[in-house]
Amino acid sequence: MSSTQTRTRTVGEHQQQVQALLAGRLHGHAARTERLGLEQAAGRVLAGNVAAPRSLPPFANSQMDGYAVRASDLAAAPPATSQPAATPSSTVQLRVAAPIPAGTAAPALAPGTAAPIMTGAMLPAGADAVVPIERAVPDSFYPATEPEGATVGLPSGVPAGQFVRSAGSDIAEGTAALAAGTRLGAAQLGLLAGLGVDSVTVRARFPVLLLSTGDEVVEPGQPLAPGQIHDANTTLLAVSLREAGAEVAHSRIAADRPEGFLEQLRHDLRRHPADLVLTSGGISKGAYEVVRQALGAGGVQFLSVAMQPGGPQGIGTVDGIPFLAFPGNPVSCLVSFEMFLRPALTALTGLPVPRRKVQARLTEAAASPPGKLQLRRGRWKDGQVELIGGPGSHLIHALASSNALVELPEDTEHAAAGSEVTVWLLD
Ligand SMILES: Nc1nc2c(c(=O)[nH]1)N[C@H]1C(S)=C(S)[C@@H](COP(=O)(O)OP(=O)(O)OC[C@H]3O[C@@H](n4cnc5c(N)ncnc54)[C@H](O)[C@@H]3O)O[C@H]1N2
Ligand code: MOO
Repeated sequence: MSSTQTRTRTVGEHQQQVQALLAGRLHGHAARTERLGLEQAAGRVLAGNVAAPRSLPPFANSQMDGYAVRASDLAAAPPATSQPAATPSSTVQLRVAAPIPAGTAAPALAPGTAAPIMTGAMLPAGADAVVPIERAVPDSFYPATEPEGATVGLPSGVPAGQFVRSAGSDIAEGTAALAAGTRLGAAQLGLLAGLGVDSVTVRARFPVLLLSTGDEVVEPGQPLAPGQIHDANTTLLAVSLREAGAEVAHSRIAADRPEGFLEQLRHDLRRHPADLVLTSGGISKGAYEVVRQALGAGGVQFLSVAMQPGGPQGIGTVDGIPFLAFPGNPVSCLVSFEMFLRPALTALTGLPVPRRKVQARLTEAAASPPGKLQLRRGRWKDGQVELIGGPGSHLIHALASSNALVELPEDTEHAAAGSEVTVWLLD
């Protein structure tokens, strides 16, 4: 077969091909792990189950600023130490014990006494309930130099356990805190920190060799000669890959010369072993399609997917390593990542999280090429989506001004204003 022939595939077929290509390589990936500090582990996937090394809360403590009491002292008639005179029958007078600030271990609470206790402070032995300061008389704490024998009026009928956070009521020591495969966000990492854990074993990032191609493509920060442009794709794809639990083992801009392309690629792979090679550009019908010309006769197939942007695609292996070629236009790269790599990687590694898809109404009419799934860029708000920029796949500013991809299906050539479309939320 000539490498210039182009087969057409549906989006679904290509999605399956990409997932199958990566499956063999990334199944073993879950076994590779690394130990990281908690903040470094943000966004990563937990490698193994984590059991709670201690209970949370670790000790019974107060949920309120107030008085720690024995509920039984507030159950019945006022004890002998109270001052019966003008207090209502529902109030019990208790002698005030030494206050308990958070972070200290208090002595046991003597019967007939109430200890000022602060939120989070350890309940003294013997105490089993807390009365908030607002319900006490007086309703503010005595100064630290309280008079000997001071008393406080507290409501009777306080149930045992009131405003007490019992030991282990959040999680008990030895029980499952987080399961293997959990994506570690703020809450999960906060839990580990709260459990006293300071590092965690996560799945290793899988290495990717990333090549942008084109004689016109120049690194950002470098001056441009006439006809040259800055490389948007390396950054765009590196960021997408990082979110997917990958790391760019090496990236480089490759010239439009098929001679030596494969040799240089092999050299890169020897120095920077990778689980995936991802290229952008050089795969359509031009006279200088470096990737297609260099690899089309080997293990890489170049084809057309019924999608716009992102129609031209390459898929295969180089020396057994999965290889994907995305088209050069930046919007095509992003759409290709979202359509093919994101779902494949999510299925295989748990990262990145799938895009949320919602139904929304178009604020304007839109045309779409027949037989192709078109993904337009849009701004979604309150169930409506406004298209941003035209269908051109070079419109990276319009992409950056959008928060959604808008699906116009294969069988849609004209979508009327107000018609319902599927929208992928990018935020
Ligand atoms: N006769 C035809 N021409 C084209 C077809 C076609 O079917 N027949 N397909 C078009 C479509 S669709 C796309 S998409 C592009 C894909 O082309 P390539 O993958 O070969 O990419 P290049 O030609 O190398 O570049 C396309 C475009 O993107 C710019 N580019 C490339 N790399 C970068 C980068 N790293 N950062 C920013 N911009 C980049 C490049 O300068 C071109 O403007 O082909 C159409 N043509
Ligand atoms: O299909 Mo090309 O990938 O943008 O316009």
